[in-house]
Amino acid sequence: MTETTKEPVLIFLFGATGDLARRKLYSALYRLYKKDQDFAVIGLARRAHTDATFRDLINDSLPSEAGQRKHFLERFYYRRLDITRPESFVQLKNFSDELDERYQLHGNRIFYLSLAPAHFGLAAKHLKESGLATTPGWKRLIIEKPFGHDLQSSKELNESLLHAFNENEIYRIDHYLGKEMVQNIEVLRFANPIFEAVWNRRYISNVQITLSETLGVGERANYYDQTGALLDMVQNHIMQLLTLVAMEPPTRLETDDVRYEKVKVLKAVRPMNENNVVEQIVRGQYTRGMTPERKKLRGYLDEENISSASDTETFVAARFLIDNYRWSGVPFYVRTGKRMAEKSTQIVIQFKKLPKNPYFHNVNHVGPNLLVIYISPDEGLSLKLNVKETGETGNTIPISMKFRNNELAMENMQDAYERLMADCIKGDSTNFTRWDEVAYSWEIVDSIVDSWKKRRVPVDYYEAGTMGPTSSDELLEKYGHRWWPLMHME
Ligand SMILES: NC(=O)C1=CN([C@@H]2O[C@H](COP(=O)(O)OP(=O)(O)OC[C@H]3O[C@@H](n4cnc5c(N)ncnc54)[C@H](OP(=O)(O)O)[C@@H]3O)[C@@H](O)[C@H]2O)C=CC1
Ligand SMILES: O=C1O[C@H](COP(=O)(O)O)[C@@H](O)[C@H](O)[C@H]1O
Repeated sequence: MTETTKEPVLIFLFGATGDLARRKLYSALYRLYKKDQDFAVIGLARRAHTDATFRDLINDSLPSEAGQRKHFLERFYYRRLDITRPESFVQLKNFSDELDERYQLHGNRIFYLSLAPAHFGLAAKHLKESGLATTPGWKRLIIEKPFGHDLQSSKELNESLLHAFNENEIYRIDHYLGKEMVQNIEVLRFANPIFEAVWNRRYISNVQITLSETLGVGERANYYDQTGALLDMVQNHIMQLLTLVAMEPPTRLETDDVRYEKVKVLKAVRPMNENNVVEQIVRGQYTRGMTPERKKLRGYLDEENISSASDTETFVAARFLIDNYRWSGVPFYVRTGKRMAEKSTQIVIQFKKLPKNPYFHNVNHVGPNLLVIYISPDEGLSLKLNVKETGETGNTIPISMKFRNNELAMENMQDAYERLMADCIKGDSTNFTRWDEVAYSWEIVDSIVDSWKKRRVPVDYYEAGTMGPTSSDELLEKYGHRWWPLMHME
């Protein structure tokens, strides 16, 4: 971690007309502006816009309650640029120097690549060759996911970025790392001795990580059909959550100390092979189904721009083992999918049962202690315990101790992209992924893809609006476990 001053910055937003920019980035910038962050933005993409029409587009992307927009919007400029044409970059040089001067931005520059991954390497090359990345202030590159499509392509991409930027100038974004409750995992674990003492294989039976979505592929069908749930969600977000739950306490909270501990976990995740992949991982694809409100949902193969023979998985459930001293033998069950019953991200830590409970005659019904970390949409924690039922029944009843994050300090609440952009401006890359984290995650995912190919593992179908194929439940049942139903803070 570094200093917390709000240095002024010129942001080059590549992909300024795209879905991510419109849905997430402009509102994040608006919140930064409201917190006195000083910046100017050059929006870049191929389609025609004037500064005025670009500002209209941003205006339409802001939440309706956003006030004081005029001054905010005046900081946005638009220039047409085609990544494939080096001259578009050269033409930007004078204009960006002029904005630097006009707003006294000290030559600090962020290049945010909100572009299709195929453009990342070329954009970095042209940034260097045009001189845009040669600046009297600092320069930082924010790069969206996916970072390659396997280990080899990610290495090639990384090498191409390193021609223009140093590793400490590259901010590989994983927006899950910007979520409030994800950032709370380390604090929960390392600031509370009652958890750290039992956070190991002696006391924990299994860990369950769920990232379920109700949305289908929407307008991203082309991207999604070539990618699938394993690469879209497991390689990055799920692997990051798993490392945060499993990592050793870092000796300090410096960026590299934290990242070093995360890498150690990834190195210890047992790779899959063609002999175990079928037992350990489920691939699923949604068929037509219903929402809880009985609205009809299309099957994946009927979605627009999806080939009718597509074998892409829209669901993955997996059992990962971490071969280290702390976690040996503790399964980390993960699942993610599109068109599931509910949008929810949560982590359940299930503790082991007591060997014997002499006090209560309903001992068989005493449930395990569960620590639930609610990441979204609820934000908070709950700890499920057993207590005595009032009166003389001799029974236990389950209770839940809760902490709800949303109720606290609402005015300080930040969204993931806002928090990560603020971190980048501060020069704090702790919550971005270092190259070796990405590489080890790809090693794990490559082992799965290769094994799937060798075994020709088909998809198991599940009805849209459910929690995945039955094989996902069977995966846990084989090992004496079951998925906990999605929990809520109510
Ligand atoms: N959307 C999402 O929810 C998420 C997206 N991401 C990642 O963010 C990145 C952007 O995604 P998203 O916004 O959805 O993509 P879109 O396809 O919606 O937007 C792509 C943007 O790139 C521009 N563009 C395309 N080709 C060129 C080119 N040759 N030269 C210059 N600009 C070009 C497009 O504008 P124009 O056509 O005018 O050139 C558009 O502004 C991707 O890496 C994606 O994986 C990550 C997490 C979630
Ligand atoms: O990175 C991605 O994440 C979103 C889900 O993010 P969330 O913050 O809404 O949970 C997912 O829809 C998308 O496919 C994927 O690319």
